[in-house]
Amino acid sequence: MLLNGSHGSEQRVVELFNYIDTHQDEFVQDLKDWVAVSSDSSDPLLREDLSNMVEIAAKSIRALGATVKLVNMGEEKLNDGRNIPFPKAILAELGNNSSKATVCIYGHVDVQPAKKEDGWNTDPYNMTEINGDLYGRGAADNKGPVLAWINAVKTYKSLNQEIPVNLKFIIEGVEETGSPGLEDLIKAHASFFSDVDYIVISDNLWLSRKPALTYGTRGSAYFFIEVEGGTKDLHSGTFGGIIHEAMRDLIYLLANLIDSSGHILIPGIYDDVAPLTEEERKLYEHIDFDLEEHQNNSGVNTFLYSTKEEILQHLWRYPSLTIHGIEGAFSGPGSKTVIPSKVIGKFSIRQVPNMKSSVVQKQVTKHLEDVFAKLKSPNKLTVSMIIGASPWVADVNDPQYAAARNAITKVFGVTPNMIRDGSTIPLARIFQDLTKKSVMMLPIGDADAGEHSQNEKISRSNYIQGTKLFATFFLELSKVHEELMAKNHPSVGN
Ligand SMILES: Cn1cncc1C[C@H](NC(=O)CCN)C(=O)O
Ligand SMILES: [Zn+2]
Ligand SMILES: [Zn+2]
Repeated sequence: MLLNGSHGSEQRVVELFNYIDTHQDEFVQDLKDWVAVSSDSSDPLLREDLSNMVEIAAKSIRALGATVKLVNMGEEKLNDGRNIPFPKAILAELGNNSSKATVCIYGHVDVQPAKKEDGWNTDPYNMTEINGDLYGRGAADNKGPVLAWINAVKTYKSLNQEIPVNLKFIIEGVEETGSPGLEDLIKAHASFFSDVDYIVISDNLWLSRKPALTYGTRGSAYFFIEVEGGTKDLHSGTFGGIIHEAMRDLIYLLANLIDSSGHILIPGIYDDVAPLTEEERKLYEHIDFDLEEHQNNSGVNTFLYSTKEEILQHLWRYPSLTIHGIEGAFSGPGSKTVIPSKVIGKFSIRQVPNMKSSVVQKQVTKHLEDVFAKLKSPNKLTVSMIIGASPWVADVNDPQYAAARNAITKVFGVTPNMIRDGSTIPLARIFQDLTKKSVMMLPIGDADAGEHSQNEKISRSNYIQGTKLFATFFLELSKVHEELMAKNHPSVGN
């Protein structure tokens, strides 16, 4: 029998916080155990550990007393024609009290690749605490936040305190490859999501030391440029000088995507970008952002822009184009003298409102075909968009933003830094479009978390205070929801 709020809510919060503080080493050990699983989703043929990670997460959520289902996310078609099933996703629910708000927590347990020799100071899969920071791949993105949600629920259960909201979880294992199959999954399980009132995501970073609340992300249109010159690799002595080399064509194409000032060269790419209004421009003044600190965190010594406004606008509300790599080209140590027969250039465009993936795909394809035509090359060009994730922007007047603001103030004693994020969380826009429900991002990642980079970390403070934030958010959301219900259904209220 759960004590249902036998103390005032203040007393409950004190109990929750004390429990979280006294059990923080357990929570840190849990994160170390999760980080130890190299759940890298980038190579479809190396996802053994990833499936294991999904099972471990399912077990942890089941231990909360939740009903847990592992559901299919479809298959990945490989270049060689094989179809590999994506790792399953977790759909879980805990509580279905019709008088309570139902909040669905999204997260992912897959990670980006990481090898010690990439330049890590510690073993990326052996989480190491140094000066209060917990270093390991996935510590911030996204295993720390997912565990912080689980810790928050575990705290209520351990204290026999009633959880103030109904909970649902959707945890996937392929977010770092752009969440393929997620849209179909949400459509296939529409009934699971039909009674969800709020979606909350914690897969982002603060922008400074000030706790943040995120109301927008950029999308991602990810492209492969394939240039095929022949049926096999050739000796550059025996054949070099008499053939049109695929690599040379590809480098020329890549060089025509973006100029040195960061301007994207694809005709029409800026046409649909929402114009900057005076109202939006004013928002940037209040944002807590230390340009120098951000530069130090980045490890580069100059940015393309020199003011806070320009930098934030070009991270959040203007598109960017990044060239990521070339598959099929020689990149190992030593000096192999081969002419690669087929090379695949990979780049992505971070899309912003009101760009559309379908329009960007046409613009990119036409541009590359026009540039390629100038080369008069006999090689074969194939342009494909393998991810088309849309940008997402929320209405900060959504009720759950008020709840999150209250929770941040309660835990950190400050009002939140209202920010957007330059990265992409495909679920946000998919869920917003499919269900028309409120989506919010409540980050606990440190500004210098180094997600996707060497030496990724989450500070013990952000991980533990973040657990308190999530526990408090449940309470604050239940209050906001109750007020909302009373306002919309006065008879129910009294
Ligand atoms: C879109 N896409 C393509 N490959 C990976 C992604 C998602 C990835 N998302 C995040 O990292 C969320 C922030 N932690 C990104 O934005 O690169
Ligand atoms: Zn990530
Ligand atoms: Zn992430």
